[in-house]
Amino acid sequence: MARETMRTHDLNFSSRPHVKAAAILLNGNLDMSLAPYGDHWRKMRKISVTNLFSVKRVQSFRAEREAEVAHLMDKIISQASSSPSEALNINHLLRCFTIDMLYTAVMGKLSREEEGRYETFRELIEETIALIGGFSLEDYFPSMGWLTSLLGLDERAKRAFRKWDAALSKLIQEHLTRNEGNLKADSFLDILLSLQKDPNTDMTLTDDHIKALLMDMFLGGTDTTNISLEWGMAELIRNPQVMKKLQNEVRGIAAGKSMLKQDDLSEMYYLKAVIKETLRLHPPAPFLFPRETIESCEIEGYHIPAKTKVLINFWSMGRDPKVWDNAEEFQPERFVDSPIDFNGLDYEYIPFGTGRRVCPGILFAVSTLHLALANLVNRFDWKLPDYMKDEKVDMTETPGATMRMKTKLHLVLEPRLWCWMKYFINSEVLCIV
Ligand code: HEM
Repeated sequence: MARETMRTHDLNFSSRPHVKAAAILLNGNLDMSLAPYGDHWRKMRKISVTNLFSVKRVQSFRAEREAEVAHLMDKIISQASSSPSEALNINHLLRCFTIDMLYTAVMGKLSREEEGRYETFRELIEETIALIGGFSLEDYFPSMGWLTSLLGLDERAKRAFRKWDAALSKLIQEHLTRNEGNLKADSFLDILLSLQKDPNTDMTLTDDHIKALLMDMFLGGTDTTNISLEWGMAELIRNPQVMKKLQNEVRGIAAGKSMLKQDDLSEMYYLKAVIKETLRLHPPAPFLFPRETIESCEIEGYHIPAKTKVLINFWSMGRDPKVWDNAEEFQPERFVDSPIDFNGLDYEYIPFGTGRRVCPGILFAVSTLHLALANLVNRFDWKLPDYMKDEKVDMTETPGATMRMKTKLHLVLEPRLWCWMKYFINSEVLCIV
């Protein structure tokens, strides 16, 4: 059914339904991700795919990506050494990491003083996902608008919009001042601001369009990535034999290096299988993003009217025993030597969606997931805190537009000797033992 819907009828299923909160938050859907199918969406998508998410652009961001992962490693060591008896809040560390990463992609090199921004964006992202992903009767029965007003949802969305607008206007202003008008085509903002000035583009790109696109990046690119990493770490703790096998692969290739770089990852086949398996069992967007039909059509004998809202339940597709052996088990081996990929062409495995609306950030996301996980398991041995010695990791999921762990993951680390030596003595030579 998913194949029929997304391949044969892809165009017809390429619109997004009207969600009132999204229209308020995204300034009348000036963005790409929740915009209805049409000219505006096509132009925004072209700008993003050509300029922000091309292979060349994602590769050119590798130094910043490596620096953010190195910063995550330093933070882990510093927290663990200042309070060795306390478990690390992995959820918090990973959230800061993905927001910093996105912030760096948007702004260019991030000064450490700018890290305080984390809180502003974290709160805004959480509130926005709750508002857009929550159920509102008015979206299904427009005559119930009075109830939305009575519950104060419109006011909440307007408040969040004003906060986003202020935070993003500040970013644009600071960026212009920082570069003193001398725009280098480097970060997302550099690119968007230079396109804004380009007389040859076929699209007017106002500051409001730029802000809406930046919101897409923060909303689409942070929660999804840190949720996947947290579930991945939880599965590795629950499955020590998988952790061991992964560490053997990663440490074998690292050969004593404390920091793995992008180039070190090409031969890490098991690492890639672990990430695929994590996204199969724990897709951060379990229903992908909602779609809406443009015209009426027939699928497998069912009549689907125009403007039907469509949710694709990839969470249950990923666990379908008719498709996957031992569907509930975490077995990355199923993806080793398997041609199945997440590029949207294998319809049984679509954690990033498929067709015209497939996630444009796949390469950006996957490069981050691979690099972060490889370094987390190369550098440290992880275990549950002593107070949880006899318990299992709580794998309960929270329902919603994104599927998080209900109980935030806390872990203790057993650093390998050379990590500590590097930290205290700061000598690269000592790492190569
Ligand atoms: C593990 C990480 C990620 C997952 C699992 C994920 C998943 C998805 C899914 C399921 C969709 C909807 C596809 C559809 O309707 O068929 C989507 C769309 C989108 N994603 Fe991602 N995503 C991830 C990371 C990112 C990143 C890093 C960015 C950007 C920085 C991003 C930006 C977007 C945008 C802008 C859209 C809307 C595309 C459109 O409507 O044309 N995503 N993503």
